[in-house]
Amino acid sequence: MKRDPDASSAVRVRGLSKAYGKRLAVDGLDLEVGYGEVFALLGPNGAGKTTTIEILEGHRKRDSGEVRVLDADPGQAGRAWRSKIGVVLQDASDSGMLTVAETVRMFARCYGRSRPPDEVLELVGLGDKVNSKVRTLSGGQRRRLDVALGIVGMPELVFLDEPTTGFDPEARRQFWDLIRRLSSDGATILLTTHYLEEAAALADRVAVLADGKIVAVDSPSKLVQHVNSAATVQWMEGETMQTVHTDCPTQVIRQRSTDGAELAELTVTRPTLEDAYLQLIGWA
Ligand SMILES: Nc1ncnc2c1ncn2[C@@H]1O[C@H](COP(=O)(O)OP(=O)(O)OP(=O)(O)O)[C@@H](O)[C@H]1O
Repeated sequence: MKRDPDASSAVRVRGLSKAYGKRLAVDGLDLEVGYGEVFALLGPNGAGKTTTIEILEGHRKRDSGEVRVLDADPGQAGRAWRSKIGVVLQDASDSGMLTVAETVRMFARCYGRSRPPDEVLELVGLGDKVNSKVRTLSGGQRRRLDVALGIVGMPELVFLDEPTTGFDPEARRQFWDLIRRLSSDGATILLTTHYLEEAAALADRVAVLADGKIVAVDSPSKLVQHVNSAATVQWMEGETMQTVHTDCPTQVIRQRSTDGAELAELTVTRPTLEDAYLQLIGWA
């Protein structure tokens, strides 16, 4: 994949702000996404994720700040730049009368280079729907088609805004495999999601946004450690659930089970990215 050797990051944002009327949706945001990274933007409804992504895609004007995406200003970049970007919008356009294959072929023609449409449809799990009219697809299948349209141009950088909303669990796992494959092929991926386990499974780093500001950026495991690394050990004694928060769960279990007896209904749980996220946005 051809890259500007002087550009250190695929995405570089400094002091980005955007208001809608009096409402400041993005408030002095700084963000850096390295080439080849899978980066997740997390945050509650209205935090400013879509606004940020749309500015990075060149679909929305910013009020202030510096933005470089693949070493260009998205507000001014032309067709050559656009062909290196893959976009999966939250509300995709409706090409209901076309078939699935026709829709992907139509998009493929817009790019200088593209993946074979049949291959893309296999990749997103729509191999058996090529001749179906788009309007007959289920919500989750249509979302898969959105993803197909976002990646058919072999983009260097893929923006995915809530890509797996409406996916069943199996489709979500298939999508994760697809993202890993795109990533191992060298693509940079910036996604938003409300599924914390999705971010934990996929992202090299996550940024947590609240009220248009970044409250934390790190790898999922480091974010969890920063916020709370203690494990929770629970077991039943008679009718009572015993709970111990500890950094040394093995020791706790040994102490409580000196004669080697089973501790009833024993569980050891670690904080998840979701626990860390809820603390970071002040909901826990
Ligand atoms: N076109 C618009 N006109 C006016 N206000 C808008 C517009 N788009 C977004 N907003 C407001 O800007 C704020 C940020 O919205 P945005 O869609 O960027 O958040 P988000 O983090 O993507 O939310 P969600 O998780 O619900 O998709 C919200 O308060 C929203 O109401």
